[in-house]
Amino acid sequence: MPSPRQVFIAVIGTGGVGKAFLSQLSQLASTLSRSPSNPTTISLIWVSTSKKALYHNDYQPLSNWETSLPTSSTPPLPLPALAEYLVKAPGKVVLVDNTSNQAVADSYPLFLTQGISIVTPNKKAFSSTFALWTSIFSAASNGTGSGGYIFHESSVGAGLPVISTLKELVETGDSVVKIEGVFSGTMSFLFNSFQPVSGGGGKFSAEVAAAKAKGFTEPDPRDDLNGLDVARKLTILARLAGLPIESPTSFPVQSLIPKELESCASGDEFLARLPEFDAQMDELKAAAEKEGKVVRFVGSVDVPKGEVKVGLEKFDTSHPIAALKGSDNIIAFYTKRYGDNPLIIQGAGAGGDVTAMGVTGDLLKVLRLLQ
Ligand SMILES: NC(=O)C1=CN([C@@H]2O[C@H](COP(=O)(O)OP(=O)(O)OC[C@H]3O[C@@H](n4cnc5c(N)ncnc54)[C@H](OP(=O)(O)O)[C@@H]3O)[C@@H](O)[C@H]2O)C=CC1
Ligand SMILES: N[C@@H](CC=O)C(=O)O
Ligand code: NA
Repeated sequence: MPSPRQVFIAVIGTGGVGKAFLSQLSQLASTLSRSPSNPTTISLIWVSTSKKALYHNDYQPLSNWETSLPTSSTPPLPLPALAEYLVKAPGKVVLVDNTSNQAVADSYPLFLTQGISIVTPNKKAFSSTFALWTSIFSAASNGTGSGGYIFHESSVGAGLPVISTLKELVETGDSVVKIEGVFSGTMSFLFNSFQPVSGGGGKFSAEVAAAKAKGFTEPDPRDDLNGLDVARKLTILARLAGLPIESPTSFPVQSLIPKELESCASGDEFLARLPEFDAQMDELKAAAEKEGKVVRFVGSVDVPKGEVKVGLEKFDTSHPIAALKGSDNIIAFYTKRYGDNPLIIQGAGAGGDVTAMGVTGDLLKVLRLLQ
């Protein structure tokens, strides 16, 4: 058996996705160490949250991060110092960003140019300014640069193969005409439970609380309800399809945040006051019901027209979008090759385990490229 190569892993963020990723990583490490053709030793050398970090100056692998991190008194290094620490590791390094933090996303070019690869479900890197997008992909080896590799499958549709499919459509020369569907696990869960096709359904505010408890929402659920999370995903898909979308606020996005709650100081205050607006949402539901329809939160990208939009629409109860279950996303790619029958991807679009699967899958892609 050949002697094992060593790859170092640094993980930022140990929330719902981070925890699930770290659990998948330990399984993967055990499988890869036994690979007969290419044995690999995966060494976890950094784990951090916004307040605490675990690492050793001599790059010794961390053990029992789950018990050690809560009691650690070590604060995280500032991002440039983290890059400096990682770049001196005695082997290839992959940074796994499981946060939704903008500052971490803004630092990707710094890590990539120094040869550190990145895998992440963080949408902010790919859906903020077009300048950041360009700077990330001009630094990465799987862009036009010569730095580390970067993959972000779980930034759209969690673990569903949405980004890899769109990239392959484009790279194999198909023309993408339109992308449409349900892009939010939270919004899918909310409307499927609030207005199921079979009738009935819960109070809107109670379903929002349930979506948060299930780990579907962003850290602050207002980022889902204001439509920005879906707008970020459509920005990413539109850019991959060739549209230079400037930002997720450069096209129409419908917010479900009541005007009176726009000034809430925190997500918790917002959740506490949301029940005051259940009657408004019930009216919306009743109006759709009168037409024999249901309300769903959808989005679309029209590539030839360069148009992106996000918001509520009414659907016949027989429509596939109306019949979604749980946190399912449905994403339809209309392309020249597929004609009138779009390529459709459907399945759970949120949740720790399925999102982490996309991140772990991306890590495997990087490990293959780092041979
Ligand atoms: N949950 C889901 O279903 C999906 C999530 N995603 C994306 O995955 C990412 C993680 O989501 P999720 O796990 O649900 O979020 P959580 O809120 O559960 O976890 C976020 C983690 O990031 C840490 N963090 C936040 N800011 C920083 C920082 N500046 N430096 C270091 N650590 C930081 C938090 O630490 P602390 O506790 O100290 O703040 C926490 O450990 C997000 O980008 C989200 O959009 C994508 C698809 C689906
Ligand atoms: N909050 C997001 C998480 C995945 O991107 C969603 O609900 O879809
Ligand atoms: Na995905």
